[in-house]
Amino acid sequence: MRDATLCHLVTDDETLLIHKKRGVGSDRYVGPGGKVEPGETPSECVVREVEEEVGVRVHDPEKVGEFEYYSEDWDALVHVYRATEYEGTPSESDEAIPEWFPVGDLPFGEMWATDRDWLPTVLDGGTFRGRFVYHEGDPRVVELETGVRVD
Ligand SMILES: COc1nc(N)nc2c1ncn2[C@H]1C[C@H](O)[C@@H](COP(=O)(O)OP(=O)(O)OP(=O)(O)O)O1
Repeated sequence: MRDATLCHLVTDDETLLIHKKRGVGSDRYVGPGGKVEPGETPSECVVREVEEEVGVRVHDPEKVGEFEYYSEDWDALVHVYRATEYEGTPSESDEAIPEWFPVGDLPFGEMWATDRDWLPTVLDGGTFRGRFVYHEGDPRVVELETGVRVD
């Protein structure tokens, strides 16, 4: 199983999502992130991917969750980070269009279905661990624990 990352950048009332232009999850809103490269740690990956996708550098992202994702065509262990400090102004890249959303009004209808299960916990400062099995684009198995230690 390969490793991938997601970053949820949170300000007082808003969080930064991307509208993905290509790759896994294209046409959905999701946190910026991507696949961990050989020789790279997940925390190095998340900083690199956020910079590549939206042009901002996050400071001290904290790992707050992880989930195993299985589907017919892809599986991964996704390491989820929350960051509150960053430098730069989010801008469009060839992979992503960044957009800020109020934390209480996220576009869940245009996101991975299981984001609804864990993202509010992350935005509220909590932690989680999950296992999600998708079939034909829909979640068939959803196992989730919150308030766990993840490092
Ligand atoms: C339920 O499954 C998923 N939920 C969410 N929220 N995000 C997911 C899920 N499965 C995968 N992802 C994320 C994790 C990564 O951020 C991306 C996959 O990586 P991507 O294809 O964007 O990788 P890159 O290295 O950026 O792309 P290239 O290989 O095209 O450079 O999806």
